[in-house]
Amino acid sequence: MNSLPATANSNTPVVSLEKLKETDGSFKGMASGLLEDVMKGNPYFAAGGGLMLLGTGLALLKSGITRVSGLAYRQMLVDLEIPSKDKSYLWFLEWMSQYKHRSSRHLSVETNYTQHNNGSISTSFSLVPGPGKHLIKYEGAWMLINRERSGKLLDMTNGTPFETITLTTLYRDRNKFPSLLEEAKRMALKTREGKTVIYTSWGQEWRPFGQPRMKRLIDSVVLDKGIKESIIDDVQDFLTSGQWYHDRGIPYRRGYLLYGPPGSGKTSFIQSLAGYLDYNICILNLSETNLTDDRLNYLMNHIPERSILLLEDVDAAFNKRSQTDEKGYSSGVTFSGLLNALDGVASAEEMLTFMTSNHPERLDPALLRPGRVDYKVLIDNASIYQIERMFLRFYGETHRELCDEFLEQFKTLGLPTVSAAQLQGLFVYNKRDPKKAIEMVEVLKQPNHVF
Ligand SMILES: Nc1ncnc2c1ncn2[C@@H]1O[C@H](COP(=O)(O)OP(=O)(O)OP(=O)(O)O)[C@@H](O)[C@H]1O
Repeated sequence: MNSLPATANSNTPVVSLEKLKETDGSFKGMASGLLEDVMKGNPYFAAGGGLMLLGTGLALLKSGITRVSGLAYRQMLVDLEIPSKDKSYLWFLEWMSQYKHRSSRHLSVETNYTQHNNGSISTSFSLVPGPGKHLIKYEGAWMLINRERSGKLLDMTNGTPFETITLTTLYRDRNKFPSLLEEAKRMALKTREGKTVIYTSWGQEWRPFGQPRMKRLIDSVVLDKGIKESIIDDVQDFLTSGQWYHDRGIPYRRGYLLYGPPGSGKTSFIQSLAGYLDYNICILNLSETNLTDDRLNYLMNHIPERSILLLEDVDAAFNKRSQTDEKGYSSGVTFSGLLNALDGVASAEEMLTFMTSNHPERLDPALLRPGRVDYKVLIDNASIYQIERMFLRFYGETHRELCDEFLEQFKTLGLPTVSAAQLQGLFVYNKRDPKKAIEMVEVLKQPNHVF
């Protein structure tokens, strides 16, 4: 009997030539003959072959399970992705932090300052779901929440990592998603009810600056006779004339310029007007170093709904520029960039822009043309009418006699004009003692007096 070379060791399967000859000569025949021989003739090889078959079987089973579970996942489960750029993202996190039926092992803290109705501020900590997986039961449906942070991808506009929240639930419960998002939105808006949200630009988007603030009462700002009323009338007329603008093809926007000395109440009035109209305020600082024309244009075209755009000290942003022109100025917005942004707002909604300035004479006439500034008004130092109204607001209508005395003193001292902010300083310092305020009236001679 021929045997294979002796190089084969005891573990090497030995196959007889006779066996090979018995086959039909084809490769398939030879291979099956070989296999038969191996299985019968060599116990080690037989065991190895068995394991190999078992491994292959298991691998097939595993891929089968993966495919079936993938199919089942697609058929039975449904995902909802909320990217961090979407408005619902913060609403959802806020909602989750309050939601009781949840199981979270990864939490992140969010510290908030809340202003109460009496004006006091308290700190509260919300434990929002951190990155990772969380399980909740919402209206009888189980949902897996996965908050993922992309370690590598950064949102270039604000330097924060991109995040997504994925909600997974059974296909049959998919209709729970809209009601959950609606609930989250309602909850977020409720915390803002009766408050004014101040938005500032954050990269390329608007973000609430701190917690919503208590509305400033319109009566708390005392302007000269009739000024407040005429601005309010104009704004209200504008807000109810959408169709009129639309029919005539005129962009539905209106620009206001409040100018005058510092501390006369320009910003305070705009804040109180926002509260009165139940609007929010978007403050844009044109001197901000990394604000470019493109970003300005984008921001102005993406103002949150029901918001007033406030551009403060418009003269300062561009005057600084001409002084340092050759050396390169710090702000990235050009004057023509501002004009283009003001003209180019293509919002279907109304656009209310308020600008303030201490030096209107420095403003380029191009900015003041109708369409950019439609309503200009001087908010000056306090008139006698304002001094009287402020005194009575601070000390009450019952102190009319003391009010007359205060005005008398003010006139006989030949005081220069004073800002409402200075008057407020004097009255706050003597908040419970109007007589003391009369005694101290002389301090108003010094505009920068520190109480
Ligand atoms: N007309 C006013 N009525 C009531 N309070 C006022 C008035 N003007 C100023 N104040 C008070 O003075 C402070 C400063 O006012 P505000 O910032 O509104 O002035 P401003 O005209 O915008 O000043 P600036 O031009 O320097 O920005 C606020 O605390 C505000 O309450």
